[in-house]
Amino acid sequence: MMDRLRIDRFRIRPYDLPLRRDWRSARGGFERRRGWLVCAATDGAIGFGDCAPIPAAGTEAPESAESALLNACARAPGRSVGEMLGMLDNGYAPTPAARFALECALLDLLSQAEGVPLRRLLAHDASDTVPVNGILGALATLTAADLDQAAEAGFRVVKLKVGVEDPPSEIGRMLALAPFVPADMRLRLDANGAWGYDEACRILDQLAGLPIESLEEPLRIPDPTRLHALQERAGFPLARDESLAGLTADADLGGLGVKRIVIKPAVVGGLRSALDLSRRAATAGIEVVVTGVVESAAGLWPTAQLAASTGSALPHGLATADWLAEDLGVAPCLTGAHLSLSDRPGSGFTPHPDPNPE
Ligand SMILES: O=C(O)CCC(=O)C1=CC=C[C@@H](O)[C@@H]1C(=O)O
Ligand SMILES: [Mg+2]
Repeated sequence: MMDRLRIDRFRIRPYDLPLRRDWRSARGGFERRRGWLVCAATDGAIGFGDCAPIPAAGTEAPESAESALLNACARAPGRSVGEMLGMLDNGYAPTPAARFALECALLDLLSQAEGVPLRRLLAHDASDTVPVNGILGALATLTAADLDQAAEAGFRVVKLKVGVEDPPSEIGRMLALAPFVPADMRLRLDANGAWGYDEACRILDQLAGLPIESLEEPLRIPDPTRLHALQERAGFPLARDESLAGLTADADLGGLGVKRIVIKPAVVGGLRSALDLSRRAATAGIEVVVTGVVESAAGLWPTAQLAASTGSALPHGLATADWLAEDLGVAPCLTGAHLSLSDRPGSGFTPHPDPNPE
């Protein structure tokens, strides 16, 4: 099938979407998300992908992504979906966010042609719903009312950015908020590499006993030996996320030093690489969480399809649509703390009409 699907037109459309409120983290923040909607058309169908580079999260710079996408605009027309996927496998478009976007557009086309939702192309036993965590932003802005609201919405795991203020202030805030965390809720912390090792040890010791679900990227220098020592000290999984950028396909996952990895397909270079990594992690006894990069619905849909295909029942980091004040299309439907994926063939993404058609 994929060798018969010929790409007639291939184009990219830049986008620039405002957020409802600023995104803050120890690696800086942003108020808008910029990227490119990738559209690959065959005779009768269009496949979509989203390229929204975010170097702080481990992708290439936007300039590199754009040049890879422009190259694809020149090379894709006239080639088959199978040929393009083969080119990606052989090192074409080596930068991860561009590669992810191109692959999404191709797999969207392929799954539409096969008449199956994208997740079933990735794994025949993929689930139809994806558990997700709530995202409450930086600890500094969090109130007890935010926790209640998230609990009412159905979230049992909520993510907080830490490492944004100095450790004593954040420890003070955590201890003050702890009594207001609903009994069945746990906190997923993300320090985005803010701390030195000794500092991280002190912080973990002071937070002992709090309802913490996990902690992403505690260390400025993600040295596996130190991460392992910290993991032994923590009463919850530590996770590696942006420090996985550049991980090779044959890397020993047992040597990462942590119990969990966060897989962003725009960082690891596509849905198939991400799925392969998740399977290798499962074999190595490492937990997997799939997250996006706060991109448009065009990227969120295929990333949710990927999460559904991994078999990981942990809440995934995909409840980001609400952070955007505008979007390119309708995002996957969030019901309580689950995304419900439709049975429609393809990724599920349909764009709103182009405000500036050619
Ligand atoms: O994990 C989530 O719930 C949402 C995604 C998310 O937190 C991130 C996306 C993009 C950049 C980062 O600041 C951040 C992360 O580090 O995990
Ligand atoms: Mg993270």
